[in-house]
Amino acid sequence: MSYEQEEEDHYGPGYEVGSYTKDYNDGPYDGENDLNLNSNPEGKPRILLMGLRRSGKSSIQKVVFHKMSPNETLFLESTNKIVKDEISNSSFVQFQIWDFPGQVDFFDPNFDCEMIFGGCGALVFVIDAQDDYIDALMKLNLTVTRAYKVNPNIRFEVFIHKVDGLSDDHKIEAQRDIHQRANDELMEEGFDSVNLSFYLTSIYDHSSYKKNVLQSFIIDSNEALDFKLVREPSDVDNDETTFKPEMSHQIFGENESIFGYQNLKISLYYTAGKLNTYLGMNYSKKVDPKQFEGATADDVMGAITPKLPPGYMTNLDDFLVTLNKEQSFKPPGELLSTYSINKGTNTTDYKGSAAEKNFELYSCTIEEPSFRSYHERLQTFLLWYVDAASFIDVDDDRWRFYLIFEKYPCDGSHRYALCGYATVYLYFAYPNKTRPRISQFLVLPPFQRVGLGAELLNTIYRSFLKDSNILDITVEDPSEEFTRLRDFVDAQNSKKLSSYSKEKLQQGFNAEMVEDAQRELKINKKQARRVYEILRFEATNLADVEEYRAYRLDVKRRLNIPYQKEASDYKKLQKALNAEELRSTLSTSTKEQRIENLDKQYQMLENEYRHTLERLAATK
Ligand SMILES: Nc1nc2c(ncn2[C@@H]2O[C@H](COP(=O)(O)OP(=O)(O)OP(=O)(O)O)[C@@H](O)[C@H]2O)c(=O)[nH]1
Repeated sequence: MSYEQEEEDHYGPGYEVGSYTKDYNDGPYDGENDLNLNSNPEGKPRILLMGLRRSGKSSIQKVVFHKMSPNETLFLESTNKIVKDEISNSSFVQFQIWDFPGQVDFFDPNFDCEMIFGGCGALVFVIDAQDDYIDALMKLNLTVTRAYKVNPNIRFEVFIHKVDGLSDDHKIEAQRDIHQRANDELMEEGFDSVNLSFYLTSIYDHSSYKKNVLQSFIIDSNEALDFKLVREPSDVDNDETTFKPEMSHQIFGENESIFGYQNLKISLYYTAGKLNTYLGMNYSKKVDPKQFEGATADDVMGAITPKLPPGYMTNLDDFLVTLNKEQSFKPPGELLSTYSINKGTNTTDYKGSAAEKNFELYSCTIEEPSFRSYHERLQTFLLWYVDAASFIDVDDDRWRFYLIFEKYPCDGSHRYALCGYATVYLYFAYPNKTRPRISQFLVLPPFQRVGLGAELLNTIYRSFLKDSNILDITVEDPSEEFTRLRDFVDAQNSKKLSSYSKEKLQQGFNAEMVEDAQRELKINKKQARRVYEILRFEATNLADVEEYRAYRLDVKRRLNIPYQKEASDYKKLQKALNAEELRSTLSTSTKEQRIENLDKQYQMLENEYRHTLERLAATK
């Protein structure tokens, strides 16, 4: 903490520029003299803290007398009534501080000037030096005028506060200016003998202040964002309907942080069915470039709006009006399947973990009337939930879209709320077949963990099963989460195939499995092998040392294939290069390293398989 001070009075007669040391207790209010001189006959000496809102009154008091760290004052609430604080550091130093709310009104009949100024020793008036201080000076003038009339003995101390953010030149200028103007105005009022003492003060020392305050303006962008799928106006004020993004680096950069605001909230709301969109933001404080060498706050709206299709709203009332159109919303395309949870239970709580919920799964192409613009709104979710997501070229007619909606009761009828969606691209498979590839797959957070992902994937599968033109189904860059889901669904389905019976699994992976999985379930060869490993693990008696070892070897043999390739490449290179060239071309691993790596890979896989089998067991 530092109190900066001016040593001399260069600002004309009648004013004393007091010195003010770091330790408040050595300052003007300490020492018997002051206390005796200003003592209040009704009790302890009283010091009043006055000034405009947010000038720093409570912070000064908390830091000086209550050991609050300066950074914590950033979160002080505005004072809205007089707060009286008893200070008793020793039997000598005892007084009261009355912290006044910034908006105190002397003309309010409840403001008892006689009582307040009457028994008061000193009045500290705080002026925020980083602010435009015209209003503060007017208030100072009014305060001094009122107080002096009641109590001509009162001492007036003016704290030109928050000087940490000012350059040295700026500080001197502020002090001179405030001094001069306060003097002139009081002279005009006819007060020529009031002594005002001026101090340059701050609760921060300059360098740590800057660092800490800059820090306080950096916000986690995932935390700042609030999503909602709004069904009714009350959802806006209901925290339970809020969900968060999983990532925001595609909008706010690798660090997923936003600079320049305190208590920033970004609201990205969609109506639950039609996905009409609202974008809003609010914050308690924005960084002032004058204080931070020109550093400006990030342009939050400018980062998000280019990603939103035209038509989004920035006025919440306008957005809520569009809820009226939700009743006419019908999901696009063809209804492929329905799905229910908690059937027969009729509790109706919002989150409704116990309530019956009904879902419908649809499929369509971009030709579906009005789906093009719907998809533009829909795909904005990808930015926050799918890594490296890119918006697709919907003009390519080989895209298929799958959507899940909750069909929920409303006003005696029902409405639809979006829960998730997937896109699938119909690739060619040589010579004349089609190989659909699942590209984007998303179940929104409020609808996760109720089986909708598995339902969506199964619906996609079923939509292709009967088509003999479809070779098998692949997945583009599957995330870990999607891999888990796919393993579960594929293993669950493959269990029903005779080629995956327990006996056959124990005999090893074979062509029949590949053919069956492809023909019956459109599972491709690589995935068929993975499913085999999962199901064989389930069928393996882990207590039987030999059986377990045979399983591990079988998996490790597959894992070793790339190493074998490396070894044969090495042999070829050995023939073509001399020893030196060979060393600089290849860093072949030793046998021990290879075994260690294989073991690690195996352990990771086994863990994944265990998770899949746990889920399978739980859904039996
Ligand atoms: N830069 C800077 N900021 C400060 C300093 N002292 C206080 N502040 C900040 O100023 C803001 C307002 O502080 P408060 O102490 O709540 O102000 P107040 O005058 O009590 O405000 P009201 O209760 O509304 O009358 C807070 O965010 C503080 O962190 C300072 O010396 N330097």
